[in-house]
Amino acid sequence: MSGAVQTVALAYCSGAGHTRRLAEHIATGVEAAGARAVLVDVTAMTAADWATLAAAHAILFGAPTYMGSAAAGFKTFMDASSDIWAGQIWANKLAGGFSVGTFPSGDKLSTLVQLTVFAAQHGMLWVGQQEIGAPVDAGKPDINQSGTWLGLGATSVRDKSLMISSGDAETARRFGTRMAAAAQRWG
Ligand SMILES: Cc1cc2nc3c(=O)[nH]c(=O)nc-3n(C[C@H](O)[C@H](O)[C@H](O)COP(=O)(O)O)c2cc1C
Repeated sequence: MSGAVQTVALAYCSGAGHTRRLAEHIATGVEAAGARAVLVDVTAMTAADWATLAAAHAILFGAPTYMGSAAAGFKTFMDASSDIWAGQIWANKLAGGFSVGTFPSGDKLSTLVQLTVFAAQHGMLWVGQQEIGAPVDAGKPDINQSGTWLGLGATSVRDKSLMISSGDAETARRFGTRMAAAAQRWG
């Protein structure tokens, strides 16, 4: 295990703010574990942002699910990363993913599969989530309500001051902590 502080980048896009809010909850969990979280809006990439991703120990990819797949802004970022793919610049970094939809399923899994394949093309090592919540674990009634393990799934709430439910927010913090711990272990 490395003693250095690990950096976990959260590369996301967000149309109405829900995915950004989810990323902020994940970042809280990352920092609670003693790692550094950096949010990168992939719809406004600068040279500094690409450098941030290249320097990160782990990258979490986040996109809202639009029409059963990652929103177009995220797909543009995916396509723009082809030079990085060619040089395998992100190879052997840890990766994970998160998505928000209006519906508890909402075909978010399709987006997470897309993000997983994207990470695989980059030679990255995927870390899923491990929370068993409702309805199996009565002690975790609001955790992992989407029943998603490939990555983090959240369901948007209409209260714009909240955007993400308290259960999904806590699931996100746990996911961030898990990713930070994995990055520290992987070194
Ligand atoms: C064009 C469009 C397509 C959408 N398609 C889906 C979908 O397939 N499944 C779903 O559950 N929600 C869908 N939604 C809802 C969004 O996923 C949801 O509002 C989410 O919170 C948006 O995240 P954002 O605020 O980060 O953009 C769609 C929204 C838009 C605008």
